[in-house]
Amino acid sequence: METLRVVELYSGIGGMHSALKESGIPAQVVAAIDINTTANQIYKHNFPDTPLWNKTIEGISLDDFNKLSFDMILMSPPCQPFTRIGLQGDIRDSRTKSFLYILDLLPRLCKLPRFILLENVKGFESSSARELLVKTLKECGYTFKEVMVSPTSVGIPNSRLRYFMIAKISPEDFSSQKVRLADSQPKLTFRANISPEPTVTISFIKKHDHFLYKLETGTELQRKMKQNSVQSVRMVQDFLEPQMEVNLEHYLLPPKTLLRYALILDIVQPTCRRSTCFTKGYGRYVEGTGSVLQCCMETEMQSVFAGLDQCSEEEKLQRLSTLKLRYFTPREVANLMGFPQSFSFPEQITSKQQYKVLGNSLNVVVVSRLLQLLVS
Ligand SMILES: C[S@@+](CC[C@H](N)C(=O)[O-])C[C@H]1O[C@@H](n2cnc3c(N)ncnc32)[C@H](O)[C@@H]1O
Repeated sequence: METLRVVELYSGIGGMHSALKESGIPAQVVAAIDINTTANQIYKHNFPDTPLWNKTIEGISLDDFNKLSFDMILMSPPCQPFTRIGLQGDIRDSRTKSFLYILDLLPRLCKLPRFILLENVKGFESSSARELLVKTLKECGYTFKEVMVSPTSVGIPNSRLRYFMIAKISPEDFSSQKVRLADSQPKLTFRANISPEPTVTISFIKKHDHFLYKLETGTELQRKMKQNSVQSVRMVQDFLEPQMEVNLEHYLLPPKTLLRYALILDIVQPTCRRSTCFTKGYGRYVEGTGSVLQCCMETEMQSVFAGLDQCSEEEKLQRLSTLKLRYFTPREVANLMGFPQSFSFPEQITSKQQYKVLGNSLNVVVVSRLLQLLVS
């Protein structure tokens, strides 16, 4: 197969580029485009030979795109217009402008790229932006497939359910083909339908004026236990740094966080086969930003949490501290997101920045499998 010329739009830290390398497809990224200076420093550090354009996509002319004469587009447009938590501004949100520009540009290119892969959050599948994407692809003669995939589908103990569109110009219609992975791992099937995740109802209990505690429901607990029993998913411990190398002082949860958020933390042990999605606020905010790791396994969770609300602050802290709860390090988050060991951060990038850019990125293994499927 000839070397594909690839354009990586919204390149961030290069999750797509890493996935392309991982896929083994002969390819060269001829331009990576992003406006985030921190992400761009990290991209440059990891892919020094790739032309990186620090420009807005909508500021690049049709002519400049034509000059790249590319065969593939990889892109993760900004997801805020489509997230459940956001305002769901969709195509009315100014952050969708660059994506609409790409859709407008695509039919006018001298040469249509043979392959397109797009990643976005859950919520995109029901957006007007997706409708416009489908319309444009159909008009240009692409055949395409849409899937919702989480890394657990490829054996990684991390939830990150994302929407993917893979499209190609091809005489055969691959839209009805089953999305199936075949490799050395047990055969795993993607969730090829776009169905909603089970809804979990969580109860809020206001204990003190300024403390908001959230309790886990039976449904939630059952879901976690079920996730932990899926043998095709590896254990969290396979993705951890050697414990001696982790500066505990830096990553242990501070007393204030323990006292305030103990009951809403998603705690995982090294032998778990699950962890929640790491978002850009990980390490700064606690609620819904990603799991924390229990380092001391001698302590029973039950003995810490039973009757905790009856304890004095001092006693609470004393009990909670025995679990030795810590944040996953950025390297461990990168591992759970499938980044190769060769991927690294420049020295000047702080942990906070590392969590932030990783939270915006994607699962490399998932994308590399989808690329293989797309190009095969
Ligand atoms: C969801 S992130 C993509 C992350 C990337 N796939 C990665 O692996 O890190 C979206 C990226 O789009 C960039 N971006 C947003 N609007 C842009 C625009 N108009 N032109 C160029 N880049 C833009 C942001 O700076 C951000 O890095």
